[in-house]
Amino acid sequence: MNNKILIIEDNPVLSRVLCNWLERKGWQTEQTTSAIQARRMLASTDAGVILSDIRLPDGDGVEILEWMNREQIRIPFVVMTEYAEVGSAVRAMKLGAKDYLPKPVVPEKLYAILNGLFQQQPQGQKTIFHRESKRMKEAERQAKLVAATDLSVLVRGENGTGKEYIAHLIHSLSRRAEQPFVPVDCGALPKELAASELFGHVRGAFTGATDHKTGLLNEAEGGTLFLDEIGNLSYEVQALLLRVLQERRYRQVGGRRETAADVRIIAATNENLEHAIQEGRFREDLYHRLNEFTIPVPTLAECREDILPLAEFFRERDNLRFGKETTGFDAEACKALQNHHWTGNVRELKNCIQQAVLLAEGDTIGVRDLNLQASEKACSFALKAENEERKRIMKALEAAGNNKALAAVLLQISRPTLYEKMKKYGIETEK
Ligand SMILES: Nc1ncnc2c1ncn2[C@@H]1O[C@H](COP(=O)(O)OP(=O)(O)OP(=O)(O)O)[C@@H](O)[C@H]1O
Repeated sequence: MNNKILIIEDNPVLSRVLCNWLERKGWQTEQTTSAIQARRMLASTDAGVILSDIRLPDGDGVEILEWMNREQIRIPFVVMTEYAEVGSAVRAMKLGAKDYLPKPVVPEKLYAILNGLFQQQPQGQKTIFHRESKRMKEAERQAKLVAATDLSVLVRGENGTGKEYIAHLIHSLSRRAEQPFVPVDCGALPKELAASELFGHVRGAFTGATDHKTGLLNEAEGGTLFLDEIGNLSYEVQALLLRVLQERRYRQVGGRRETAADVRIIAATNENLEHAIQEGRFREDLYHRLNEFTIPVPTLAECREDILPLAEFFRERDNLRFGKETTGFDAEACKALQNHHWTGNVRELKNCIQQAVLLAEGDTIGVRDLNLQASEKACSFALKAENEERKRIMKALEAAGNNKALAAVLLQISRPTLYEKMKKYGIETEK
């Protein structure tokens, strides 16, 4: 969560004083004096807390809170009240305000409330920078629209583009926001254990199942299950998942009793699932169930205007993490950042800045600190190796007359490994 506070206060002197106090303590601030402008800002703000006056020239704080509830904007809200407005403060608390701050505002009380709120934020919630590029804003707009429904969503995009962020955004703006968001990397689930991880198992269901285990679906009850890299689930587990989507019920591995599931499913993939369907690796019926709504997430290269602001954001964050005091990037570094390919997208940029901040000796980060050539070289080595591997597989398949079992023997790899590699390189054969 961002350490920014949005102040809604029509008294410009008090507003300025609050900003000064907060900024001195390391918080960022933004401010407005009107209710209408506040709503406009709230539609896209990345503030972590709202601090609002009750009486405003064109409305009041309680109405803003009511509007936020309707729009499902869930940012902790604190009202500032005069003694005479205590009734409004009570109304605000009933509407979900986190606290109230009596006026005149005492800084210690203000800090105590804010510190408490910032500590209360769910662990693991990552600090996110609000991106301004047209393509990313469009993805966010779609996420906000679909959040109001209970449709299953398929988030598509390359590695590290921000698919999990979009999934989390949908959850946090949905009616399920107060319930768990459970992310699962399907690629990391061991094939034999995937069903039991997802659905749980009863004692004795298989060798090694010495105890009863509840699954991730149960953990996500009432909330959202985020299935990342969904294309990696086996055909059998796909069938079980389909049943959850169709019937809203499932059975634990080895169990007889059915359990009802009230869980929204959001899936993500960086592979072409249509190809996977053609190759018989992905169920078409499941695909259509998951794909009630699709959100394409753009690559970082398609959002060049986001690169420098994101880099600045990561630099400042890493300054705090590592106790460094870098002040910016020099002109050459900015140019290099903008011209780089960023095949690993936001994740690659984040890692690049992290290393640069750690390595930088001066105030400004130079092109040498960024070490982009090394990552480009690593990329081109990796690409070369992949190209060669792809060629070897094509040759083996040709020699084996497209018989995959035989091709796997020729390549001295297992059949599942061959399937995985064919998937990775988009190699198709006639069945
Ligand atoms: N707007 C943002 N602000 C700050 N960090 C971001 C932002 N978007 C993405 N990141 C960071 O970039 C990394 C990749 O993002 P994320 O995990 O959402 O991408 P992904 O597409 O789900 O990745 P993968 O394909 O590997 O599953 C994460 O560490 C995330 O915290």
